[in-house]
Amino acid sequence: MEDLTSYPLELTGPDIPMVRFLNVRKSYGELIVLDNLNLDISPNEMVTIIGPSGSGKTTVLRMLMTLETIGGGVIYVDGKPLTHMPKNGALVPADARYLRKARSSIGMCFQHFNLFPHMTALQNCMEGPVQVLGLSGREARERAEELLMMVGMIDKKDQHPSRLSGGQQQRVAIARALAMRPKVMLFDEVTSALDPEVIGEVTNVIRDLTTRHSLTMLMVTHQMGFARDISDRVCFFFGGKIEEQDSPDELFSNPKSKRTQQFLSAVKAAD
Ligand SMILES: Nc1ncnc2c1ncn2[C@@H]1O[C@H](COP(=O)(O)OP(=O)(O)OP(=O)(O)O)[C@@H](O)[C@H]1O
Repeated sequence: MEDLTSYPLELTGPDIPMVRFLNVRKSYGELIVLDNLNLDISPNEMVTIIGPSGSGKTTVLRMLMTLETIGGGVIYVDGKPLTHMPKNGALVPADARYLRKARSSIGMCFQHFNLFPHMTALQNCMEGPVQVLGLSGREARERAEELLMMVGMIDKKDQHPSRLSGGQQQRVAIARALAMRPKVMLFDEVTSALDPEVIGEVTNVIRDLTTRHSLTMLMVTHQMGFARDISDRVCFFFGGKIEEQDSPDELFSNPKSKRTQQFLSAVKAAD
C-alpha cells in the first residue's frame, strides 16, 4: 500500500485550489489509465479536458465522483481530502460514510440524462434536496423552480421526462445537479447524445453558468468550438497524462506539443 504520510491532511493557505489531483494513479489490470496526474482547478474556474478516445478523460470525472477507487495519490476538494480521510493524524482510504458526505460536494451531468422517469421535471429537481439535504418541501420547491427558470424549463416543470426533448431533459438534469448546491460541477459529453438542433440550448445554459454564476466546473467534450468558447483553461490529455494545458486561444491557435497539433488537425479534418 502507498505510504500516505507525505500527503497533507488538508490544504491550507490563502490560494487553495477548489480541486487538486495529487499524483493520482488509476489502472485496470495492466492498463495504466491515469499516470501520476497532477491537476489543480481554481475556485470559479472552467477547465475543459480534450483528447483522444481512451486517454482517461472520463476516468478523471469518475474519480471525482468517487465512482472509481483510486490506485494512488489523493484528490482534494475545497482543501479537504475526497478520496481519503484523516485518522490518527494520517490519511487512510475513505470509508463509505465519509465518501457519501464528500461526494455531495460534486454535481455531475452525463451524456445520458438519467432523470427519474416517473417524476416530473420539478420532482426530479426536488428529490435530492429533500431526501439527501433534508430541505422542507417548500424550500426544495423554491430552489427547484428558481433553477428550472434559470435553464428555461419553468413552463415544463410538470412534464415527465418522456414528454421532453433530449435538450430539454438535459437542461432539467443540469438544474437537478445544481439543486444540490455542489462546489464543483462536472459535465461529461453532455451534448453527445443530442440531436444537432438542440445542442445550442444546452451549451447556452452551460455558457450562462460560466458568465453569470460563480461555480467551479470541469468538462469533457469533443466539441472543440464550445471548449474554446467557454473555457478558462483547456487540458489536452494523452495516455493518462496532461500533455499540454493552456488558455483556449493559445492551445487551439498555437499548440506546442506535436501530439496536440496532430490531435487538433485530425479533429479539424473530421469536422
Ligand atoms: N471499468 C473498466 N475496466 C477496464 N478498463 C476500463 C474501464 N473503464 C475504462 N477503461 C479503459 O480505460 C481507458 C480510459 O477510459 P476513459 O473512458 O477514461 O477514456 P476517454 O478518454 O474518456 O475516452 P472516450 O473519449 O472514448 O470517452 C480506456 O482504454 C478504457 O477502455
